[in-house]
Amino acid sequence: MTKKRVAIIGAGPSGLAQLRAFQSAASKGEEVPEVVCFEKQDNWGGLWNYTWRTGLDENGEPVHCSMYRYLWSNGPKEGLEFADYSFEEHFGKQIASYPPRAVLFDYIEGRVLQAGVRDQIRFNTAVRWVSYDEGTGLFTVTVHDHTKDHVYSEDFDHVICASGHFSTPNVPYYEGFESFNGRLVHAHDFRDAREFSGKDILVVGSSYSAEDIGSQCWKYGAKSITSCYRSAPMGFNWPDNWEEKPAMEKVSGNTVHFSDGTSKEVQAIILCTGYKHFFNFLPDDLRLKTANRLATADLYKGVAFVNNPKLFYLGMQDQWFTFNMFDAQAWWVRDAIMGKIDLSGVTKEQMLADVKEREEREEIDDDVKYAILYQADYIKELVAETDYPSFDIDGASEAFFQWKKHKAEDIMGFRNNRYKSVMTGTMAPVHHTPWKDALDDSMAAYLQN
Ligand SMILES: Cc1cc2nc3c(=O)[nH]c(=O)nc-3n(C[C@H](O)[C@H](O)[C@H](O)COP(=O)(O)OP(=O)(O)OC[C@H]3O[C@@H](n4cnc5c(N)ncnc54)[C@H](O)[C@@H]3O)c2cc1C
Repeated sequence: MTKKRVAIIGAGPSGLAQLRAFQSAASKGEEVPEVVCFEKQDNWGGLWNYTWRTGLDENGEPVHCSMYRYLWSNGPKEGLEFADYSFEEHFGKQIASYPPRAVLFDYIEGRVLQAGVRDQIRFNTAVRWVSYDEGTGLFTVTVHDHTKDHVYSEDFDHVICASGHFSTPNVPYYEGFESFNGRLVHAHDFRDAREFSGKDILVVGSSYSAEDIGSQCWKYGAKSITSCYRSAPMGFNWPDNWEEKPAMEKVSGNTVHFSDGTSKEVQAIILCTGYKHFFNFLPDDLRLKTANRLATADLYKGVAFVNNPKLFYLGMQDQWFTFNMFDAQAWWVRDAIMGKIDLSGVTKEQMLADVKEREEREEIDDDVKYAILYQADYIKELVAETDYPSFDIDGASEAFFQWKKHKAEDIMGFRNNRYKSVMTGTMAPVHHTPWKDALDDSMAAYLQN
């Protein structure tokens, strides 16, 4: 019998979790399918594969990266740690709780280097189209290999879409944008806070991007920060030269007008207005259409596409937990593909009922603590059905609760706090660069802790 073939789209943390999941089964002597991962960038790591580029990449593909030069982990590392590869194992010691971007990239890479899965990835290869043939029961995946400048197609039994959903910016229009005389940029294209030093800037939005990009511009010497919100202020105890305003109504010249009748002159507007789930390589009948929420539409167990459960999506939920949630999903998808989890008897109605139940549960509460508990339960549910090492998910949730509390106490300095790893039981060391965390993000400086 010929081996099943599985295509993974994307070698970010989700796609890499999937490669690791199959490799883990293979290392136990199990017969695994042939796995091919297509990655449009020239390296792995997804959003964590930082680039200075904005707009189009060297191949003319839209730049995937939405991260910026001095990005530090937003949540505590104790909430995202892999259950099969701790920070301590990777770095040889426990490290501080909020690492800079390069440190997290190193950690993600460490596990897959050890697993030896790199040769299953075809880099510089963008997936152009996926179609499904009812007759053969196979997907045809068409890709553009930029290294050889060659377009080709291959057939697969399963497709796992791990292409991320924080890369295609949602860019609203406001009256007067076309004649604004300053810098107008979406968070996706924000790279270096030093550009905004000495300037009055407006941050549009009240999400994590608004919080973090505003904080970073402030730390790098912006003259003032104004942030504006549609539904509710972020409500932190901001520094004196940071003001929260209600919704922006329009812009005239350099003056921004808000819905409370006030206005402010600014030299830069940064749109922290979110991202879209965007899959331009999928036809309507295979394409996930969902908002950024805890319970995605149309995904049984949060991963199997109800209209064609041979197609899976990873990491499509709003993210509190990240790397360990992607692992839980990847191990589950692996077992569904290998038949250890039997989907053959699950009807479409049952799958839709599962989705509905998750959606209803999500609607009970939209509080952050509720979201963390909800996602923790989801991870527990998936982990219980596979051989992914079980871990103290309640302990990991506790790190997030502490994070929330520490942010409320001191939004500009919350990264000075530390937590205990539930994987190793070790307490993180004290962070050595009090609140000025954005000022030295080198891995060497960080590891001196
Ligand atoms: C600004 C920002 C800050 C964040 N900070 C944190 C944080 O501090 N901690 C945390 O845990 N998470 C953070 N995240 C969340 C982040 O989404 C996850 O950490 C993680 O990167 C998601 O992994 P992923 O593999 O699902 O998607 P991605 O990381 O987006 O990777 C998707 C991969 O798919 C590839 N791809 C896309 N389309 C194609 C195609 N057509 N063909 C081939 N390949 C394709 C991309 O090139 C990319 O490599 C942050 C996100 C953003 C945007």
